[in-house]
Amino acid sequence: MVYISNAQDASKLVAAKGGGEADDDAAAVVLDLWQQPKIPAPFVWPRADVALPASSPPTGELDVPVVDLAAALRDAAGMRRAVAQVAAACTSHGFFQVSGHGVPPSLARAALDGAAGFFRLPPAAKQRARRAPGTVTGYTAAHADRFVSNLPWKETLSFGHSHANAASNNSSVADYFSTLGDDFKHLGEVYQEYCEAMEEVTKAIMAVLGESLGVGGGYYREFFEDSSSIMRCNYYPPCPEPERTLGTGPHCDPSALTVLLQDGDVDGLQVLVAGAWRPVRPLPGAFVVNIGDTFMALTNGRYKSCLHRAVVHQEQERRSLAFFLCPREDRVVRPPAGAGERRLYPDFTWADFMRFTQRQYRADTRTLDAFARWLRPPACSGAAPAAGPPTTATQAATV
Ligand SMILES: C=C1C[C@]23C[C@@]1(O)CC[C@H]2[C@]1(C)CCC[C@@](C)(C(=O)O)[C@H]1[C@@H]3C(=O)O
Ligand SMILES: O=C(O)CCC(=O)C(=O)O
Ligand SMILES: [Fe+2]
Repeated sequence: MVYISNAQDASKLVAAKGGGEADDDAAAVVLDLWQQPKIPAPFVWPRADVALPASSPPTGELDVPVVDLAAALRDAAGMRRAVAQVAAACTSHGFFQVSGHGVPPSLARAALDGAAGFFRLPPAAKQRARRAPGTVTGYTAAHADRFVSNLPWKETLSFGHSHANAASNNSSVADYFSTLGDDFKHLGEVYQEYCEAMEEVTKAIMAVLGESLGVGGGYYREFFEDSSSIMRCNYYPPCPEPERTLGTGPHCDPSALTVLLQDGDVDGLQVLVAGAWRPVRPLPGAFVVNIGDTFMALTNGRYKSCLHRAVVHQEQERRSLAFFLCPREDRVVRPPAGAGERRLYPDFTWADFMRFTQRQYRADTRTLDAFARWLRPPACSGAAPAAGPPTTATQAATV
């Protein structure tokens, strides 16, 4: 099991740079290392991860269905078509695109431009948003504060979005950015509005998924109420040797559902289907959606959370915005009765799964299985779920 050992500091990256100011923080070291003509060793990924698409067919772009959410919510015929599309996609590679989502193009553009502006800031300004250890919130460069090898060729900015509820007018995103200083206030307003729009898009998608699974359009609405989803801005700089590294390594998303906005026509997202890495080309104005591990567990494996990655380019920079829908932290992730007698995964809470990915295990190609083993083997006879995860000396300290 891959544990994240703590105190992953800049010293090892400074060594890769061949010396330098020992007190450089990891992000500043990374941004400096990225100026070199050849990529430093910590960024070189195993050949198996960066291998080009398999030579055998089928290769080429993955043909994912485009689901018209407006039509699905408007009439029975639209819902029937959407249900058929998502059922076919989610029982195979887990990816589809959505149109008719109601997100104004100007808002999507503002969110992408906001990310471009943030990542162009000088390192010291970005460091004001530095990730808090053991959490997903904040800015990182190549996750160099967490890992020392297989570093992704990207900078990220992540923050939580508390879903709206009648009790309070939540402004968690705007509040986060206001803690960074007045010059981030406008960015906070853009992302507050963008995350609220994403929340509405996920409600529409969950209504279609609920119908397609035969539990009804409202079944998942309560499950995702009062939750705190995760918004992540990805920036992938041009790379001198793109074939030796990755912007985001092969993984399945641990969360429930991902709504991804890619900037322009710079491709990068690839899905592993039948042994080949298949590019997903974004339809202008559409969002790419994929099932995550938590929703795969909620359906007892019926809908698939599939491996994907992001490649980088020699000349082009790329940005993407990923909205990760998460259940309320204390909700028990358990499939409905009748979702199959043999449980594939134990009961768990998103709080435990999230902590696992942030403090114990680097999310990769086997995260959910590793988490299930960490918790306990699946309860076989419907017995009460096992006690909490073991706390042993081998578990790394939090990062
Ligand atoms: C729960 C999460 C962990 C990661 C962000 C996310 O909200 C959903 C995707 C996960 C991730 C992108 C999967 C690949 C590895 C990772 C370390 C990354 O490259 O960023 C993952 C994220 C993380 O910060 O742990
Ligand atoms: O940037 C992309 O296209 C994919 C990023 C991704 O898969 C993620 O952040 O989980
Ligand atoms: Fe992902």
